[in-house]
Amino acid sequence: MKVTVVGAGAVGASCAEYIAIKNFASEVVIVDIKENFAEGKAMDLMQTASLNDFDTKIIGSTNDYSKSAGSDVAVITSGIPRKPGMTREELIGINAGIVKQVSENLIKHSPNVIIIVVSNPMDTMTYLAYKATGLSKNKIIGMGGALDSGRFKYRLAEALEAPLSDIDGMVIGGHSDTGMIPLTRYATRNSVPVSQFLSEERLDEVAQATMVGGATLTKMLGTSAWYAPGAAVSAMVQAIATDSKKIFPCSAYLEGEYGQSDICIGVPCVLGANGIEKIVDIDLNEAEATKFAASADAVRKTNGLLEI
Ligand SMILES: NC(=O)c1ccc[n+]([C@@H]2O[C@H](COP(=O)([O-])OP(=O)(O)OC[C@H]3O[C@@H](n4cnc5c(N)ncnc54)[C@H](O)[C@@H]3O)[C@@H](O)[C@H]2O)c1
Ligand SMILES: O=C(O)C[C@H](O)C(=O)O
Repeated sequence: MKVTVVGAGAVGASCAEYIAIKNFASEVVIVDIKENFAEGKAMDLMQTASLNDFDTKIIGSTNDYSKSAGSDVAVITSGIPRKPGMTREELIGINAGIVKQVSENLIKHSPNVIIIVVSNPMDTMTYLAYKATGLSKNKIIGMGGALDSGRFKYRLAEALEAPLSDIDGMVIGGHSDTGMIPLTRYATRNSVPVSQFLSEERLDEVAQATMVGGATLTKMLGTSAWYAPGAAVSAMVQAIATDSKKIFPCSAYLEGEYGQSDICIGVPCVLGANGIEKIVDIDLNEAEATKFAASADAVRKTNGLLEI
């Protein structure tokens, strides 16, 4: 399995590191536009191989996509992150041009690649990559829900004073401060609904903290987060590499599912060797369905700013 990670910044490097440490890929190519930056990150990471016990070969490239040729999976993390006080949607002006150009470069050298989009505003960038590449819809996957679900589980464990490994929960909808939908009704502690342990008010607080999880960290760090984003992407790449058929909430191109069409937005997906192997249709109650429709309206509004 050959993986290309475009963007050698905070998220790209973290993602490349986790992929290497998990040792499931033979090669990781990191591409960045900044002269020698990806080469430097690759060399630094390779010098951890004997310490962290992996055999993955990591190479860097300054904007030379021929090095990425024949990639099975590519991750797009190139673009600017938000600063405290900004929304992800405000990044569209700069990131749309970058994501379009990067997607086109990737498929020139890897026509069968599966692309995972990370750059923000992620649902809109995923839609843009889908339109720009003409790849089949199972091969364009946006990463947001896996990260948001990690944050949801962290907040649930905190509220329950329980070990994180006891918690299950999922976030669907758009990857935005107001659009994500933590599915508290489906969240469990060791298969018991969390509503048996937490009041509705406390669950609302958990959902709110989850939704602003990215903004909270951006305020603390001065730029957006990278460890959990890198871990979320690497888990998705691993599911594809190992054909695991695990369910991840991913931004997927919808054609009628969840009442939506011609949009990429977070829904539960089975990931395997073909990318998105199935969009899983779960029952939403009226309140959840209303939130999903509003979230889709907001993503569609941002998509409207694209020039495609
Ligand atoms: N979807 C998510 O859950 C999620 C999570 C975290 C970050 N993000 C997004 O990921 C993006 C990257 O975040 P970061 O913290 O790694 O930023 P960063 O600034 O640390 O890294 C971005 C890198 O992209 C490179 N780059 C810019 N234009 C390029 C081009 N045309 N080709 C190749 N490389 C190019 C830059 O040189 C830089 O090294 C941001 O848009 C951020 O909002 C999304
Ligand atoms: O919050 C951000 O801008 C980055 C990312 O989308 C995140 O959720 O960490």
